Amino acid sequence: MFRLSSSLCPFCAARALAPPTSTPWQASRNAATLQKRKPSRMVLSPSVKRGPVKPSSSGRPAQRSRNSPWGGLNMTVVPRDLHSTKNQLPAAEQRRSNRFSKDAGKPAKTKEPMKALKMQQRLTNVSYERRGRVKEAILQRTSFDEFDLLPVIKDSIATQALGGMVDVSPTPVQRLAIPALLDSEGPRNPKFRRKEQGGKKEMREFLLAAETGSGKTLAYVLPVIDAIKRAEFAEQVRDSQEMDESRATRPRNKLFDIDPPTDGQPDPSTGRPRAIILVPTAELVEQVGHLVKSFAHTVKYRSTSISADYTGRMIRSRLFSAAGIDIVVSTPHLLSSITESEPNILSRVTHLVIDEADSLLDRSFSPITSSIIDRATPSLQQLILCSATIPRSLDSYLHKRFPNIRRLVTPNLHAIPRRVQLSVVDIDKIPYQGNRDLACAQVIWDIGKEVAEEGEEREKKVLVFVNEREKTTELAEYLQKKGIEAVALSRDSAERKNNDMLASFTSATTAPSTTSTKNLLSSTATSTFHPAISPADLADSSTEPSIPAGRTLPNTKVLITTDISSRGIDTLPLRHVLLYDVPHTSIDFIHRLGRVGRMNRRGRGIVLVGKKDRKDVVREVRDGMFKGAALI
Ligand SMILES: Nc1ncnc2c1ncn2[C@@H]1O[C@H](COP(=O)(O)OP(=O)(O)OP(=O)(O)O)[C@@H](O)[C@H]1O
Repeated sequence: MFRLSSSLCPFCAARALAPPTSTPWQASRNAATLQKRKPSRMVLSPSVKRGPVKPSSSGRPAQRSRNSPWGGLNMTVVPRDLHSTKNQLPAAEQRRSNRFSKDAGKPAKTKEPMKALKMQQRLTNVSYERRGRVKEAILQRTSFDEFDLLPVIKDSIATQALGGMVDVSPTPVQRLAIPALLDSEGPRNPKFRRKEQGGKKEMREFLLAAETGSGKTLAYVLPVIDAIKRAEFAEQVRDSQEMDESRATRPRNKLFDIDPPTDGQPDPSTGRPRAIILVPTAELVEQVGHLVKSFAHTVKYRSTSISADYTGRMIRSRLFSAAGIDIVVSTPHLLSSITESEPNILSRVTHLVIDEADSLLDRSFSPITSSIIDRATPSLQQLILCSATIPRSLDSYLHKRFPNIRRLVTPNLHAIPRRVQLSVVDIDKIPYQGNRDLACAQVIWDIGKEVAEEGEEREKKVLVFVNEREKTTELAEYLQKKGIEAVALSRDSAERKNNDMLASFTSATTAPSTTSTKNLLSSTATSTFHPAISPADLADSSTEPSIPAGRTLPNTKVLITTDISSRGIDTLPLRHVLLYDVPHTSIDFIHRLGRVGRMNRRGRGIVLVGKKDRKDVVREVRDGMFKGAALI
């Protein structure tokens, strides 16, 4: 630092030059000399980093607040929290700065976002730049009328699929996927233009990835139905042309011969569908099968669903009906076992959909699903994978097997909607003292006692997720003893009973709100949920449990289940999900909490946390949800 020597300071110099006793003429001569020199009047403080001189109560000079407008001025040491700036300093400067630092010698502490989740590293990262681009693109498409769907299909969307909803508009995943699957983007985007090889259209692969409850099913069902109908029309035209040609070429003397009768002959499509939709569970077969069938009434095609819920005879009669079949919904295990004895079942398939691809292509399902893909490939035109998450395992599978797959990913993938609120209950606190069952019962009683909000269903429903399937029945029995109407649903439960139980939790009878899809487009579309019991109340377990002895909780139904119900089941009217166990991964968090907050509805998740649970993971999930950020 440059300091002026006292001899150069004009004031000191004046004092030094002036004799102790000066005569008036001497004084005027000195003044003239000073005027002649006239150096700068500016003086630099010798201690630039010193704060205001006023001492603090401790007696030490008070430091200038870093938050004041001048907080960053005249600093001689780089602040410790400016890591990025510090890292850019030359090494010598960094050493000097470290020497002055209070934590000298200790490793620098950084608050890394989602550190615990990062350690799990289950989900594939999708850049925010890419998400932004997609968001821009889909904003332009606001109506189903803009899609190149057959008019009869467009007319059936509201009546057949959306319970007569008025003012329907496509959701983000539908805006993104429908034009791509319809091939109507081909001419505009040469990269994805479809090629033909030897008269057969080249197979194209798609990955549809969008958040839970965002309408993925309709996003693939509509283009598949459209393709089936167009193929049927094309076949009819071809048949009539062939007939005309054969009549034209028929010898003159056989002009009036009648064609052989075809009555009683099975339809050529018998047991050979054009499209197959695979889902992981029998419950999902019912749900997706129901949607596909509802379109069949107006669009006119033949569809069926088969699962382990049906007897062998029923499955055979559904698949091999003489009227023929166009679309089949099934589980991979069942379809795979049928192909062993009936290999022709895959011989005409042009469209294969793998719904819940994160499950169907995971380690346990993958061999069976992949073998079905292999067998169907010769006739396939489109392979559509659909998923609410892209786990790393799926990502690397796709890179290896389908490097050219077109990924249609929505901007909010991997984010749990902000309209879902997550509360945490510490089961180790009084009065539960580690009793998870008791905490669970108390939370359900609290939910049951809440006054129903306006527009909310009178009967409260709570979906409870446990990690182990043995726990479902055990917990159901415990809750029943506490006066709660609880049933267990797992692979061990009788199949027909499962569907009946689930029916009251699903959307079969409920139409979504008309404003829903518009709000889905805005990432900040959050409505604040004011629960009757706040998260703080739930977390505050200093009060006694208020479960009245011998009383039953009215108007509340509880379903205790495992991941069997976390994939794809459309629990649209549901408001409450209770996570009895902390899920193992962020993928499970997304699927389980994804049963609420569907189609822009509000919802609440409550997670029970004990001392052996990963509280850091729960905290990060909660933070991520609060910020509306994608989980890692
Ligand atoms: N365009 C739309 N407008 C309003 N509601 C819609 C629309 N499309 C679908 N829905 C409704 O949204 C709900 C959720 O749809 P769907 O089950 O397809 O979601 P999803 O994305 O497959 O969820 P998950 O990831 O859990 O499988 C359904 O009740 C469906 O009827």
